[in-house]
Amino acid sequence: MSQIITIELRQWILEQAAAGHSHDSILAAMVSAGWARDVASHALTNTLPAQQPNPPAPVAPEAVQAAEQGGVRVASAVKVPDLDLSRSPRQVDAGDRTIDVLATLTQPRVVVLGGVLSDEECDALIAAARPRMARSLTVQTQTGGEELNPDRTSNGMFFNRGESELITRIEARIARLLNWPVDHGEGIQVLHYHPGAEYKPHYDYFDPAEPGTPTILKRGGQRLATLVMYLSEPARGGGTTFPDVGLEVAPQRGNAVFFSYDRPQPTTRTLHGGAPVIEGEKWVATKWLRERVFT
Ligand SMILES: O=C(O)CCC(=O)C(=O)O
Ligand SMILES: [Fe+2]
Repeated sequence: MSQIITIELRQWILEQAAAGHSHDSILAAMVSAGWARDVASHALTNTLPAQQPNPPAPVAPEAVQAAEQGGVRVASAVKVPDLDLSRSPRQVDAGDRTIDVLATLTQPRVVVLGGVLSDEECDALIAAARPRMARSLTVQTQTGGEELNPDRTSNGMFFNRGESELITRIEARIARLLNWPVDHGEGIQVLHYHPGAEYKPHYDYFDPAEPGTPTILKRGGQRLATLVMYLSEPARGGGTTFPDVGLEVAPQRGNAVFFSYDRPQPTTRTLHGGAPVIEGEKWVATKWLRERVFT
């Protein structure tokens, strides 16, 4: 890999520091991502002001500004998948289907959508997923592999992109709806929650400070947005919660919640979870959109 200290690298370092990560943990993440220790150390000391000894202090906004004035220009936010809601439409055209805009929030960017999938499509997705369900794995951020996660007690599976006519049709619809190419998306994931099952609040982006993240990012870059589509309706519980803004989206069959995050940071306020199902069964299909072509 190139060992040149780019503006992008400096920006990444500033973001890590602003998120409260210590010099040592940023250095460790860079070294495990393949940076020579002396180059990484040089990049850190040239980008960040000297760190206070314990406890590691997050970098103050003035420090970030000082670093910017020192020649590091922080690039503007990246382009993310989004719906075109500039003229406040009640409905949006997703090619083969017209989808209702039910609610929008700007910070974080959240859009609740109605009629993304027909009842027949919901049933067909569940029927195709059911025989392939296994206890959900979460990407293991230490190594880039996968592991059982006690925070996630649902069962799940992934479809391959374009693996059937149904999947191809839904993926094309999502691409049109969110203005994001099909090949920049992961395969659709299906999750099944029994009563008592939940998915504790989490972020969908990959934490840049975790040592396994550079490996994960080689396959398509960061996640930038999520579309959670509800395939069934539990009678009680099972909403999608956004604790930072006190929002809960009801899991209504055929509807979906979309949210995006232009940087892999908690400041996006995209912390979210699947609340415990109290009565009935919850099935969802999740589509994650990536920065680049996902292979
Ligand atoms: O089940 C839900 O409501 C949320 C699912 C989710 O957060 C995910 O699949 O990443
Ligand atoms: Fe999630």
